[in-house]
Amino acid sequence: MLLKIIKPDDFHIHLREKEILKKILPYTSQFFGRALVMPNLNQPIINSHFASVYKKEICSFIPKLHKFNPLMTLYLTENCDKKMLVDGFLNKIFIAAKMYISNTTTNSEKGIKNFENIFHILEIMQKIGMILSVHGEISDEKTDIFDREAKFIEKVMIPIRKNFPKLKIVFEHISTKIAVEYVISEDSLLGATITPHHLMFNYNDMLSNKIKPHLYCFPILKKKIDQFALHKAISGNCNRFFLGTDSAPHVLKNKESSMGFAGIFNSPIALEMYATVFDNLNILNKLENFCSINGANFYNLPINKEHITFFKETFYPNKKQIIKINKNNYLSPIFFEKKLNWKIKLKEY
Ligand SMILES: NC(=O)N[C@@H](CC(=O)O)C(=O)O
Ligand SMILES: [Zn+2]
Ligand SMILES: [Zn+2]
Repeated sequence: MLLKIIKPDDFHIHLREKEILKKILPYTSQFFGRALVMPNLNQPIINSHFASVYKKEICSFIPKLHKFNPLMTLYLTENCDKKMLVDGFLNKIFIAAKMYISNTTTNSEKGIKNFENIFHILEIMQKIGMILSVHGEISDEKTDIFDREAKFIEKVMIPIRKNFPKLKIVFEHISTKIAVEYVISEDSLLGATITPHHLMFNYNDMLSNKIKPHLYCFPILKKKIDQFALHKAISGNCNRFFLGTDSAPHVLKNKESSMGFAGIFNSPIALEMYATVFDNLNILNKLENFCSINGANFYNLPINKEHITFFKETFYPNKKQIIKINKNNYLSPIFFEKKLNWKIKLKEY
């Protein structure tokens, strides 16, 4: 049995840089037409110069036969220069700006401390139609890790939407029932990405039996009831939910450590995970919209012309693969005991 869909886009990915970028990029560029590249490098992409240099670096590593277009984002800081932002957007160097509240996730230290300090930036983004993408969590001492997303909605999202009702926002990697319900209740200017791992797992998968560092990410995996709410989101009629893998590799010595880093490297099997979840929910007819149409429409981009094909085959991605980066560093894509039902038919060159 075959399943053919329009070539998907990944609207949330961490491609990293240098040797890691070179190694992991083909896993994305062979399956996806475009990807929205997150700007949280060790030296974040805080201006258009950094964004063009980074884009060039990415493009230099795209395998010749892959037709792939990286879409860049700008990392918002409280010192962001308005003219640079407008020029960079109008010259299509980046298509969105990413807001991290400081100290919420990997390389967010240089993010926003007080979002009211960037109201003048949000004002201009609203005016020029530039999308704001947000890591939707606040992490403060009083807030439980499971409530970071809800706290963000209350303390940041609602005030921003109230002050800038015409600003288009993407609520990235939503993980809770509260966020699903919030997005559905809002208007056409609020979209959200959903990762394959938040659809497939909950915190029991990460914590019960043996601890699984490869399932550790931000936002942290939540309860079953939150996972089911995400299933409801992709099963329903709201066309503002779309694909964002949040594939975020960390080298093994940082991942499998007494102080392990958050981030799941899922791009080698992300589409197969999504297809399996949609199949298990009996909603394969909605897979193409989620993977290839809703996001492009939200970002006002043309729909990809090419297609990809899946074939029905059961497999268990339970073997840990080791990808060598250099003599001291290795990466492993996500692996687990659950079965996947669909495999991608790779193009033969
Ligand atoms: N998702 C993660 O757990 N980590 C991401 C950052 C992010 O998307 O928050 C990373 O860059 O490592
Ligand atoms: Zn994030
Ligand atoms: Zn991310």
